[in-house]
Amino acid sequence: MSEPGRDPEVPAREAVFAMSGGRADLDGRPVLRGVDVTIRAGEMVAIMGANGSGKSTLVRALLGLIPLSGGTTELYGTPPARFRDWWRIGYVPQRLSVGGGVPSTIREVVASGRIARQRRLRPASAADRAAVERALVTVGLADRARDPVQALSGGQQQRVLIARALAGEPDTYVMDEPMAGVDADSQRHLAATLRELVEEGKTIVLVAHELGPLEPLVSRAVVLADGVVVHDGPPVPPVGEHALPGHDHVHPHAPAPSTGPLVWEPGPAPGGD
Ligand SMILES: Nc1ncnc2c1ncn2[C@@H]1O[C@H](COP(=O)(O)OP(=O)(O)OP(=O)(O)O)[C@@H](O)[C@H]1O
Repeated sequence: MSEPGRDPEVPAREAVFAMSGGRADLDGRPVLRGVDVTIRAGEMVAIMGANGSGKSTLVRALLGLIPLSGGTTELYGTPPARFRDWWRIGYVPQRLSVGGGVPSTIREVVASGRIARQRRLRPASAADRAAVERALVTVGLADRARDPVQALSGGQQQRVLIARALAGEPDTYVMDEPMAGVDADSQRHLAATLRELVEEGKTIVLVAHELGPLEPLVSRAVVLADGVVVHDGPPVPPVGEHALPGHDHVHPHAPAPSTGPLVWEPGPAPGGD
């Protein structure tokens, strides 16, 4: 299978995700149809497309969270059902599901990102605690670590989910709309964080409607329409409503700073987003 944009002269890096002929049905309706996607170590790939085009379904299928009804998919060369190295993957879902009334603090949710790395029944090590602390600082929530997550705004909860993934120090990040509901400042900080991860050689797959401050980082976009890959290559310029004058969205085309610590500046007021 040829891979768009890949120089055949350069030895291929390890495939993190490899889906071939992927088909997924939800409620008896085909949502992914014949999807071929290979994502290699060190790539930063945006999964794009209109609402309902199948982006979330694709990343969930790549992670084995949704079974395929046709085709195959592998994670680091292994079918999801047999994959064991879950610490290598950090997944940031679209929203935090805080189940049934049990309050969790921000630190507890972030610390849960270490579970796949911890040996069973061992207390958290100094390395675990340090990774959790670093992740909290990175997303600017260190001073609120004891607060219940239920009390946070949607954008702040998104940052907790990002911190949970960072705490696991995975090789690959899969982020489903990490910018959704996140204010412009925090978006820029997230872009700086992702830039550092890319420079460290991490693999990043992210679902996005528009790239915003991530634009300079993304060299490959896989675009879905109605469950089919309609583009796989450099991001295409915005078309349609997005490109119209007066289209109202945050799109500061300035590249994020390439240096500096992975620190999310504290917001102006506690409780603000
Ligand atoms: N659990 C489900 N059961 C039945 N249909 C579903 C389910 N989840 C998603 N779908 C349908 O599958 C299609 C693709 O959904 P998906 O969430 O993957 O799209 P998306 O591109 O991520 O959309 P959005 O941009 O709105 O997040 C949609 O038509 C949706 O209605």
